Amino acid sequence: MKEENKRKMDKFNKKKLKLLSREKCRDEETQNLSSDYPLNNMNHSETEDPLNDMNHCETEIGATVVTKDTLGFEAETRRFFSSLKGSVSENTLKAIEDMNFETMTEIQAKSIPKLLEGHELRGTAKTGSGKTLAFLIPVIEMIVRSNFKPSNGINIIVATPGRLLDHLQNTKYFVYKNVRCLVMDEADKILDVGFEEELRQIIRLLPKNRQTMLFSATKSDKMNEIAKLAFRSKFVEIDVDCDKEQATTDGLTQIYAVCPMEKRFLVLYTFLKKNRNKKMMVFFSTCMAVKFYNELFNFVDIPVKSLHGRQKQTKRSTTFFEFINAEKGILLCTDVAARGLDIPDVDWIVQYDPPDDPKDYIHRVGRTARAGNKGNALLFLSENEIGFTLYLKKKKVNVDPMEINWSKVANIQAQLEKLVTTNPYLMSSAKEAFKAYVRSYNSHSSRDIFDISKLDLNKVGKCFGLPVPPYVDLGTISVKSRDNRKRKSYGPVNAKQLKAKRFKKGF
Ligand SMILES: Nc1ncnc2c1ncn2[C@@H]1O[C@H](COP(=O)(O)OP(=O)(O)OP(=O)(O)O)[C@@H](O)[C@H]1O
Repeated sequence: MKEENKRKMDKFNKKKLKLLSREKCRDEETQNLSSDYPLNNMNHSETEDPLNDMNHCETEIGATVVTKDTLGFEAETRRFFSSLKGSVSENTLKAIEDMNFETMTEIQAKSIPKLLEGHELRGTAKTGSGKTLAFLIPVIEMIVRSNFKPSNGINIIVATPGRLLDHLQNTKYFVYKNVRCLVMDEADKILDVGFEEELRQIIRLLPKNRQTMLFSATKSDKMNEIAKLAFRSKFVEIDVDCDKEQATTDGLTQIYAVCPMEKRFLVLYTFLKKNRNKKMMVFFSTCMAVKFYNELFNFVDIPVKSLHGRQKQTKRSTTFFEFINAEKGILLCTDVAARGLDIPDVDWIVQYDPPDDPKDYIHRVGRTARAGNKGNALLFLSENEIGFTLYLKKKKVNVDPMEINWSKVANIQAQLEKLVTTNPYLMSSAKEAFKAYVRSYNSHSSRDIFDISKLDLNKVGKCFGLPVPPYVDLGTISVKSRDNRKRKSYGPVNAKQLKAKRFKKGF
């Protein structure tokens, strides 16, 4: 047991050292992929030390801009948690010490002192940069300072906007007149998925003399509106990444592979087989695809786990904690796992289905290379979809092309089709997954790139082992899905025009 603890501690200290020195070298293994690897020619780029620059960007909405001077301390001297001595309780410092954290990350160093002083604050920092502690330490301190006792009732509530509003409006004895602090984490996502009205009502209902904190890794325009509503007249704006060249973390190596639609599964199969000793997350666009590929891979003896929104919460939690504790393994998932999950030591993020937009891409790849560690991300694109890399570039995400070594790709299409067509259970699952994929494609945000009229359904069917793809009625479904999801149009064709066009075409 002692040995195990020592090993864990050594591993942790090594990580911490990396975090402190921000070493820039890339993992040899990922740079020089072995010759029998199905993907090769990986490039990488170096970026500057994110901790050197203590200046901040101009804010668009009248916030106080924090600079090195207004923070009132030198970066190097105030970055140690021990510098919080006197302003946070001994117990909190002890808990931080117990976690073996010595140095604050940049967002922590810039946010915690301001929040402890009672300022309202909007903080933006990359995925895995320690935003949780940036707001949690001040929140805990607020509770400590108010001499809160367990007998006083509940002190922290973690909730989605819908559930919180429901309680605020309908739950008897849900006393909220003493609420002192409102934290909105993943604020942009809350707005993206259509919780704007709920958020407005929550903000209106809660006492005005509260402290508000808004945190996220990516921003959206709507956040400015919510900020105006949520904050008192002045708030502190901290955006530690606004002047960085890359929106993703330094330790991340990102590649994309252009792959014909009908060959995507074969490449994925080969990739997972070669990397079965790594810890990987593979993202799909639909729950049904995760379900099908989970059944398929486990059937062909490539053990995988699955996580998606149609599972019961208990199943999701069990899988999540199993994957957290695993040293290696493959997790197939939807975007339910794209944000906020802190899973240690993930080596690869594979995006088999491209994300809905660059922001989702950033959050997905943010599940690796966290807290100063390194990681890799692979994005699958078909030839029609290469334009997505330009959208990524616009959002400061640079992905390098990767050539597929076709001689290494397992040619198992015939076996796949035989397996699916002779197994009724897999067949039914494949059909559902196929239909869900096509519907999801039809409702993609970046529809000028992910254009369903260019999708060859026979080729899509191949990825699901279906020699003959089933019929998919997109007419009514596309309307429904458009109502349910936020739609954006990046290109020259706007959503309304496209909708009209699709209806004429009978989709
Ligand atoms: N000061 C620190 N030193 C070392 N590790 C830290 C420090 N602060 C946080 N961490 C660790 O870094 C990891 C990422 O932190 P956290 O989950 O808060 O990131 P985040 O910015 O909220 O990411 P995301 O935007 O993806 O949700 C966690 O494992 C956390 O324990």
